[in-house]
Amino acid sequence: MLKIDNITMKFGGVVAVNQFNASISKGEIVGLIGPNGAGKTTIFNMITGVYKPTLGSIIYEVNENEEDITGLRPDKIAKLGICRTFQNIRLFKELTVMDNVFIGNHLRLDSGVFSAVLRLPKYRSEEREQFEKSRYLLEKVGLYEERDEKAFSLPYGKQRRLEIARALATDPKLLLLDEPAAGMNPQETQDLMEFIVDIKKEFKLTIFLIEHHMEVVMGICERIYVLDHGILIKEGNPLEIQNDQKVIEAYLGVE
Ligand SMILES: Nc1ncnc2c1ncn2[C@@H]1O[C@H](COP(=O)(O)OP(=O)(O)OP(=O)(O)O)[C@@H](O)[C@H]1O
Repeated sequence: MLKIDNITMKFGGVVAVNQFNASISKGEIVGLIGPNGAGKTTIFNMITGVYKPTLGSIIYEVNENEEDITGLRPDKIAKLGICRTFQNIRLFKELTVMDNVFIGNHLRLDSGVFSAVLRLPKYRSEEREQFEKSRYLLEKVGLYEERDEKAFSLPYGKQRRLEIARALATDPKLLLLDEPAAGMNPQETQDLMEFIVDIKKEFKLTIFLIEHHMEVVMGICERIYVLDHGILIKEGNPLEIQNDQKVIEAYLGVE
């Protein structure tokens, strides 16, 4: 589904990511770990079009078509079905829970701005459908009861779920989660793990996630890439990663 071929990202003299390779198959949950500043978020930023890699390519396979998405604009990449959440929650804090998800839907509306402004029948029927979909997503993430609350008033764990619900509203095929368990307590973390596995099945997603909570990475990822100073030092299943000397020295050992 995603082939990352030798991508490098330089910021002036800093090589944030150096010749990184990865391949993700449809339906997998894959982890990306490494110490602070290893280059993980930079990789997500290259996949989602925030940064154009200095070198290398990113190929995305959708419906058996291969598409070179290297350096495409973020909105184009989102339209192809790649969606993300952020390390620091980025909700529309003053909007209601429902409106936050509803906005995510708009990426998928066919009727343009023109029919939205004039509220033409096509727009209205699409809008109704999207409302139903938002409702379903909120029920799915357990936030329907809170639909009229302002996003900022939700506890942290629920804000993260809402951010994921908003991402799901764009109908992603590949979902990138940047530290979804950050700031969560053990119970919220446990719930999040079940939630991620659950939405992966229900929405037929492929998931690539950055996470510092080792119990999340080891608990739900089938494969893991380990990055250190911008360089891939190991790729393998959770057991292989936990037992690798280089990984222990670079990362796990310093926990
Ligand atoms: N826009 C930028 N301009 C300059 N340097 C940058 C930029 N973005 C990232 N960097 C640098 O690239 C390196 C990798 O940063 P990145 O945020 O990708 O790491 P990370 O693995 O996601 O870290 P963390 O776990 O702390 O979030 C760091 O040295 C960082 O300072």
